[in-house]
Amino acid sequence: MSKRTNYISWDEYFMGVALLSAKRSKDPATQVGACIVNNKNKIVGAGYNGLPAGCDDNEFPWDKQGDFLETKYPYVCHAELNAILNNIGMDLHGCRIYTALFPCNECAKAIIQSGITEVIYLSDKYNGSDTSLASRRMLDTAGVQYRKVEVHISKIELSFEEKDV
Ligand SMILES: Nc1ccn([C@H]2C[C@H](O)[C@@H](COP(=O)(O)O)O2)c(=O)n1
Ligand SMILES: [Zn+2]
Repeated sequence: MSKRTNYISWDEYFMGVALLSAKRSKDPATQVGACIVNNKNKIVGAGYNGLPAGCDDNEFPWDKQGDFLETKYPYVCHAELNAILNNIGMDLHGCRIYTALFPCNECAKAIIQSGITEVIYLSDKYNGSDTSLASRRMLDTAGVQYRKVEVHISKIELSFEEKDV
């Protein structure tokens, strides 16, 4: 028997882990996941956008509009920052981060300071916004590479049916 040929690529695998992580998000509007990988292709951190530990998901607002303090924005910890903070205790220098959404300026700072040297993103839907421009400016200056993920598939279906294993 010859080996399978339709296995997923590293990029598809790690972006898949980022997208699966996003499924844990409680944000009703936008679910973002991130996955950090070292130079041996080992996953060393993952995260998704959510409230800081101890802040009750049911007590804090999830609105996008209105009085700033009554929106989610001052409270939500972004997926990239959570992935960095959730790392398994490694030095992240030379690692890459897969993220469903291009990092904002605040996450760009954390990415740079952590030593991550490459960002691989899926969506860049806020391209041109101030946060995205500031993020790019810092990443460019600090020499952090970024690129859109390269995928050859549009979807992965997961089955939790025992018969499918
Ligand atoms: N790179 C990013 C960008 C955003 N997020 C989080 C922050 C919010 O929970 C949500 C964005 O809100 P919306 O697009 O609905 O205004 O996504 C992140 O984790 N990483
Ligand atoms: Zn961010």
